[in-house]
Amino acid sequence: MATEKTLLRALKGEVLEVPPIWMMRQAGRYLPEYRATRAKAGDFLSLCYTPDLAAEVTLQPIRRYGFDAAILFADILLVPQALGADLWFVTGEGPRLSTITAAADFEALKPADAIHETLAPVYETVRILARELPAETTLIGFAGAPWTVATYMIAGRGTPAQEPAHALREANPALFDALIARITEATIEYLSAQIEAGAEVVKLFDSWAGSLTGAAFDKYAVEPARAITAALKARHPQVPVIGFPRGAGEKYAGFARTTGVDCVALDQAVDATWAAAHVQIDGCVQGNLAPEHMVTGGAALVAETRRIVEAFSGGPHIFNLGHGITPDADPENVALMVETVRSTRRG
Ligand SMILES: Cc1c2[nH]c(c1CCC(=O)O)Cc1[nH]c(c(CCC(=O)O)c1C)Cc1[nH]c(c(CCC(=O)O)c1C)Cc1[nH]c(c(C)c1CCC(=O)O)C2
Repeated sequence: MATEKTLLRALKGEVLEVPPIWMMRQAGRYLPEYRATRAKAGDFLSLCYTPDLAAEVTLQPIRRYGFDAAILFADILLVPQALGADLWFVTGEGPRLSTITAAADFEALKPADAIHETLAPVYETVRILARELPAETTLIGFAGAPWTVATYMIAGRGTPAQEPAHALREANPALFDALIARITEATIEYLSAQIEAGAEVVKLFDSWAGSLTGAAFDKYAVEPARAITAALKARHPQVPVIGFPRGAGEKYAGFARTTGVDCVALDQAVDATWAAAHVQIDGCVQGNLAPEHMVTGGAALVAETRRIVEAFSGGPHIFNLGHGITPDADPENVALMVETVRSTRRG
C-alpha cells in the first residue's frame, strides 16, 4: 500500500521528522514560467477560467520545487462574480467589482446554487490536477472566507482597513448579515464541488479577519468558518479544512476549537514560540515565515526558517509563508527555503 501523503498526515496530527512544505501564491509572477503562461492566456481572469492553463500554472511550482502540496489556481473573487457581481482587474492596482451598498444591489445577486455555471471551469481545473499531480502531492482547494469576500463586494476593491464593510455592518446589519449568509452558502457549495472534483484539503482565506475585533470577530470570522466547516464535514467527513484568520493575533488561540478546522494558518505577525504553546496545542499549524525573506534571502532566511521549524517541532506543522509570496521574490530564495526545511533536524 502506498504511504499516505505527508500533508494529509500532518493535518491528521502526526508529528513528522520533516514538515511538509508549500507556499501561498506559489504559482505567481515571481516565476518566469507563470508570466509566460499568463501572457498566453491574455489576462488574469482568462487564466483562471481556462482549465488547461490554470492547471499548467498550478503544476509549475511543483515541478520546480517538489512542494508537498499544490493549490488550485483561481481567485477568491470568482465567487462574487459567480453570484452576479461584475469583476475586473486593473493592471498594477488590483481587483475592481460592482458594489453592494443598498438592498437592491443584494437582491440582484443570484442564489448560492446558481454559482456552478460560472465556476464549472474551476472544477475542470481540479479534475485535471487530480489526474496529473505526482502521487505524493496533495491537492488543496480554496475559497475566501465570507467576511473577506464581503469586504471586496461592498467596497468594490481592496481597502486598507475595510472601512466600507465596517460602515455597512453598523448602518444596515440586516443587509450585511444577509450578504454574509449568501456568501457562506455559496462557499459551502463551491468547496463541496471542488472536493467532488478531487480536492483533498480545502483552505478558507480570511485575509482581513484582523480588522474584526471583540464580538464582531466571533460573529463574522469564527461563526462563518464554523458553519462552513460543519457543512463540509457533514458531506465530506474525511476532508481536512485549513482556516486562515490572517491578523487574528491572540485570537488565533482557540480558533481551531471554536470553528472545528483541522489546521490554523499563521501570519508572520504571530510569534512562533507563542503559537506553539497557544495554537498548536489544538492541532496542526501552518505558516509563519515572513514573505520578505523570499526577496532578501541569505543567512537571515536560513536562520528564520530553522527557527520556525524548531519552534513547531513538538507538534504537527506544515511549513509555509505567513502570507503570499510577492512578485519581486527571487526563485533562488524559494529553493534555499525548501532545502533548509528539508535539512533541518526537528527537536
Ligand atoms: C485577498 C485575496 C485575493 N485573492 C486571494 C486572496 C486571499 C489571500 C491573500 O490574502 O493573498 C487568494 C488567491 N489568489 C490567487 C490564489 C491562487 C493560489 C495560490 O497560489 O495561493 C489564491 C489562493 C491567485 C492570484 N490572484 C491574483 C494574482 C496576481 C494576478 C496576476 O497574475 O497579475 C494571483 C497569482 C490577483 C489578486 N487577487 C486578489 C487581489 C487583491 C489581487 C491583486 C493583488 C496582486 O496583484 O497580487 C484577491
